[in-house]
Amino acid sequence: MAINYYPKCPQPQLTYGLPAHTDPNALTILLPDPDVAGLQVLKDGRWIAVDPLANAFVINIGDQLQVTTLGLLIHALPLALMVMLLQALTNGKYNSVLHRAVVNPEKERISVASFLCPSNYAIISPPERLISEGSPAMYRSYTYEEYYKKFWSRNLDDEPCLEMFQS
Ligand SMILES: O=C(O)CCC(=O)C(=O)O
Ligand SMILES: [Fe+2]
Repeated sequence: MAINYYPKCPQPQLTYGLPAHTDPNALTILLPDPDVAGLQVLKDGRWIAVDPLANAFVINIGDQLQVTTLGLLIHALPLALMVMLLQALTNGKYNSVLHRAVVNPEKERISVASFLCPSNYAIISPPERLISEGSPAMYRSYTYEEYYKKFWSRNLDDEPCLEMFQS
């Protein structure tokens, strides 16, 4: 879990609270600040503001769901959520979302992010059922530990880390 605190910034055009990135984990459950907007997602080449909605979470697909199924992920998930997502075979069919946080000249902002992660030793690979001649595996197999180390060995806004795991 991360608690993100973004102080107010007199010149918000000069910086980001968090630069553009995808989350390295499987799924992120984000509790946005109810009073101050700041999250933006990239859609069709344009940054779109995600305005906070009262009593609502924002759910982000992370890099691991772009590759595989949650069936391979060991961490405890509520059963209903797990069953729902077991069907989310992906091999690139779902994309992890590129997002960033901007700062505000008048108001500070807080967000709380819960990261659902595979265990370090979980082997992540595209599900065989989705691999065929016409649809080859887009990613090689790796452990989450390998991925996570690689992710944090680079700058957050470098090219997507998943590109380094393409097969
Ligand atoms: O503060 C936000 O809205 C985004 C936080 C975020 O992207 C993260 O913690 O990975
Ligand atoms: Fe994020």
